[in-house]
Amino acid sequence: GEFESRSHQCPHLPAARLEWASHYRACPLPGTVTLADESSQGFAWAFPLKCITPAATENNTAPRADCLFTSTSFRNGHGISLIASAITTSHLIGMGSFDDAPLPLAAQQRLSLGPAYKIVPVEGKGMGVIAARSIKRGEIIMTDHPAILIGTSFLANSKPHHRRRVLKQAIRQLPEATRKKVESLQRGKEEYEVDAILGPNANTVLLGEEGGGQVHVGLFAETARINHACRPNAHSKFSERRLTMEVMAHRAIEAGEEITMSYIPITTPIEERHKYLKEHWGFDCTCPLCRSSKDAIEESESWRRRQTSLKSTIEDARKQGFYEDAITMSEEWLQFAEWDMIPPLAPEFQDSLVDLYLQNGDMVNATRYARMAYDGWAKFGSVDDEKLEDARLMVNKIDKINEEKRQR
Ligand SMILES: C[S@@+](CC[C@H](N)C(=O)[O-])C[C@H]1O[C@@H](n2cnc3c(N)ncnc32)[C@H](O)[C@@H]1O
Repeated sequence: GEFESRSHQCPHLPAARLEWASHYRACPLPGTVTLADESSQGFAWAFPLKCITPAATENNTAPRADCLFTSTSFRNGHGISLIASAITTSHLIGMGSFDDAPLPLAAQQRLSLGPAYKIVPVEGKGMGVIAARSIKRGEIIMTDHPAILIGTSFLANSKPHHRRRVLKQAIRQLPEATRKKVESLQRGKEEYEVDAILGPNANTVLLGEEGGGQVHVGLFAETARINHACRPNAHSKFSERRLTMEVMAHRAIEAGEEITMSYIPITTPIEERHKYLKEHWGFDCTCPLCRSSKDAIEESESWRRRQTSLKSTIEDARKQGFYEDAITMSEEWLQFAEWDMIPPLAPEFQDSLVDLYLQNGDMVNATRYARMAYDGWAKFGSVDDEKLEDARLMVNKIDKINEEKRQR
């Protein structure tokens, strides 16, 4: 149809360990810019580049060199070590990912309120993050930047001793404050220091090249202090454009409350959650939900099951052109909005409802949901504003259609 289907929007990826990287589809990222490799030479790196060319193998006939790029001035002296191909790196430079844009006004106002969180010991979980003051729903609690970003091709193709040597150097080249933060992170049981640091603390993020993102492992030293909960009060969003991880409250949080995120997609059933947390993270979950009553657990599980099945039936109905059915079910999905895990997910569904109503020629509801989606993105989509911009364009488009109708 005239309007591009929104049903394949990329989901937000919660913090995930490296093992899961292959489970995530690569999502095309907006604003892809391709530049010649030479552009990476125009950027002032703090150390001579160290490049590793993997040996050619059967399924790797045209090996690409991965290099270690360190900038010590990145984000006002936070610094970053990037282990990636020259193509990815020039892509990031071309997109302006390393540029320091002034803080948006809202962020400046937030800063004047004082720090929203503190990192403190939390019973049974090592360190954790607690609210230093009351936090509003939709507020950005934490803004963090990667200390290290590593392409998975480097992790897959380099020999273990090479890999460790380069990773060690990546840490060593960071500015002192950031390096100390990285070195003081909770250690996993891995034999070698770098592996033990990355193990329980790394996240996967997508960094785009033309045609889609590539999974990279990111170490965000502040975000890595946030513990997991099965019913979290916050979620993280990563911006490739700004190389920024933001943690946002999806409900109001009181001073002293622990700030938590889900390490697993929120609809994963409890047995799978526990198995995954145990096998891949090595802990038994002690989050409030897991310690609450059987009834409370069952209630949240039935919600998750319903979510999962609704989502796939909506998708089926849409594919087969049963827009009315897809609409009914999407409306039903939105009834979950009362549940406190939903607000950040709602705008995606509202976008999809706009599309469905348009397909069905129902302008009244298309208009209603387009406005809701815009408000939702304004509130919950703050790292990259493409979604907000798309929603704004959609509202304009719909207003125009409505205007034309009136004139006819
Ligand atoms: C990303 S780190 C979080 C910060 C960590 N607690 C620290 O001291 O730096 C992940 C580790 O925190 C602990 N952890 C996180 N969530 C937990 C939970 N719900 N129950 C028990 N331990 C948890 C586990 O040891 C896990 O490997």
